[in-house]
Amino acid sequence: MARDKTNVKVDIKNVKKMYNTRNGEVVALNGVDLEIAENEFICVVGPSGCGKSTLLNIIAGLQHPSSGEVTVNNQVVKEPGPDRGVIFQQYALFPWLTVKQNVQFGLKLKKYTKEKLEEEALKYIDMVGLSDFMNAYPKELSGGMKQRVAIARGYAMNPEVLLMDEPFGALDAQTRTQLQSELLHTWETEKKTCFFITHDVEEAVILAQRVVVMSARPGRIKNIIDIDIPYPRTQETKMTKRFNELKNEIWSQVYEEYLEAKK
Ligand SMILES: Nc1ncnc2c1ncn2[C@@H]1O[C@H](COP(=O)(O)OP(=O)(O)OP(=O)(O)O)[C@@H](O)[C@H]1O
Repeated sequence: MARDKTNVKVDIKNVKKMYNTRNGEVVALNGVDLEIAENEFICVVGPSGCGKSTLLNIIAGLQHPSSGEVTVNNQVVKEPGPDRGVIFQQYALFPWLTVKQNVQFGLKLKKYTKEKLEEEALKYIDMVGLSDFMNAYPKELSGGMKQRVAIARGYAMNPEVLLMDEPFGALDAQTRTQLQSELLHTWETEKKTCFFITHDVEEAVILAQRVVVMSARPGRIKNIIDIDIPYPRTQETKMTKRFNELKNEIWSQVYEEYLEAKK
């Protein structure tokens, strides 16, 4: 599909990544090209070890490509920055801070007034339905609630790009479904450029505008599938014919790569 070059937010250009290990060189990414438009929701699927996290870490500036480059707003990524927020599978909350303090933590860099700091934190805590738990500590929360705090913190920092590495991977199926709906609703009401890694094809199809299927290691992009299902999407969307066609198509492509990875 021809894409409008003027609104490219993240441009991944021929990115290769090699790791030197005790057992020799591992080629994790072998030439990845991808343009992500402003406010686009991209999901990435592919067999274990195909380089999904490596790619996310390179966009985040946590790792450097061996060759090629990533630009965000036409600036080459060299290190982490406030324009990119990362949400990992493990919640990464500060255990000694309350929900509100955790959400406010990143905001402190923004030099807001005390009132604005309070207002922004409350807005995003409310968005994820945790207003009643504002003063609770992480140990008092369930896994789903902790991940909601991480999402609230990610959104509150208002990065231009939200990078999510299997954020719902550690949650039970019901909580996972609930958080998918919440994230969908959040993105539908307050758009952001999202790069979301998942093992769950159904999750990819319900969330994304485009799903990137990666090939078995050394990781390359095998295919990019447009998800031509209009928003707003709900859990009922999963019952539709088109949803299931897309899910099956993507699943069979991922399965092909899974078999390849097993060889
Ligand atoms: N720091 C590292 N040092 C050496 N090899 C690494 C390192 N990080 C990743 N790798 C290797 O690079 C390849 C890609 O890893 P990566 O974690 O990016 O894959 P992934 O697709 O995210 O996997 P999963 O779905 O299992 O999380 C794997 O073979 C992995 O063993």
